[in-house]
Amino acid sequence: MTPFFEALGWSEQFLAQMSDSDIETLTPVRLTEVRRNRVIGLDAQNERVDLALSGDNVATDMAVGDFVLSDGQRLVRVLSRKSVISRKAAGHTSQAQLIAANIDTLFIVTSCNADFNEARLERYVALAIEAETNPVIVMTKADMSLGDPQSYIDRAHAISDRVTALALNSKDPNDVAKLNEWCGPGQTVALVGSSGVGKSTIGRTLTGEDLLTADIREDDAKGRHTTTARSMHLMHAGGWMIDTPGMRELALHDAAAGIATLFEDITDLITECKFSDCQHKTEPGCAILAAIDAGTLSHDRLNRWQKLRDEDATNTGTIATAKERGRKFSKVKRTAFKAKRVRRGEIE
Ligand SMILES: Nc1nc2c(ncn2[C@@H]2O[C@H](COP(=O)(O)OP(=O)(O)OP(=O)(O)O)[C@@H](O)[C@H]2O)c(=O)[nH]1
Ligand SMILES: [Zn+2]
Repeated sequence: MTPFFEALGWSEQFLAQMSDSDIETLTPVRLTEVRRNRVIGLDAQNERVDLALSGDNVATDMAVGDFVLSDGQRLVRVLSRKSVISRKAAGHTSQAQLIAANIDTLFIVTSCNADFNEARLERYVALAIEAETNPVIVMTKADMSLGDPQSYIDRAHAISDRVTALALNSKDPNDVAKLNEWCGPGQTVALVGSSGVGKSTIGRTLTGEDLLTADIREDDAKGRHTTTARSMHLMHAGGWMIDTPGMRELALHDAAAGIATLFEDITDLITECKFSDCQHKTEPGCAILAAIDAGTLSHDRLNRWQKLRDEDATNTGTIATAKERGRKFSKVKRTAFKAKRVRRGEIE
């Protein structure tokens, strides 16, 4: 494959999904846009490719960032993803909407002031873990922080030991360069966080472009000018940034496995409660209540877990079929039991 395609994120993991005959007859493409009945992407030569969707291939099953195989005219299939970020679709439909695929690092942006909120950060971290991307918490406005920026870093680290956290002034390019270690060739990143925390400022510094206004004009089939927002941007460090409208409006849903992992200590304790349907309120033999009594689990943390879990259950209820829920639940249990066995030293 070409150096361009490797910088765009192509790797052995995707190549391994191509048979010998696929390699002879099909071309891999990374999607930069998904429309109703066609998709647009870049091939290994950095050529723009426009593919029709037909048969089983429907737009709702693809996301910006997907690697797909093309026969030159049509999309043949989507290669299995290393990560995917999705959200509950608007309205009462039962479909989760795919936001972006194959993101390596999710920059969760907040600021060293009033926007800083552990509960919100936990939601994003759970979502990143569920999506199988690496969460990095970026705290902006370090230059105008109400307190010591280090205290915010400490609070962010306390959320999970899977989290990397750093503080910076997004208006200072030298400071933003601290993010380069996640932005090199082959890496794909995205920014999430509330409005006004500095996502556009960081995006502009990393890519040299105004993300939301970086539109492309083109002629549609009838010769009219149309404008569409571009959603993949090359970064100075050599990797790519995905920025779609959906990314900016991301809310938490169906993050059961992520929540379980984030609160591993709690999901672990639950397996020791005497009753399998324990509500952890007044039941005898409740491992959660015992841990609170013993001071090894804080009320605060338990409350945050309960809130996040209830919220996730409400959101998920409208999406998942009973079958999917069963699958998710067993995944959660597997995660909890695996963590336990690792701790006991039974497995690595
Ligand atoms: N002093 C200082 N100002 C900052 C910093 N980060 C962002 N700002 C300012 O905060 C304002 C909002 O920043 P944006 O980058 O537009 O925030 P955003 O997250 O993209 O907001 P949306 O576009 O609404 O999603 C701008 O005026 C920035 O100049 C920082 O680290 N320090
Ligand atoms: Zn209990």
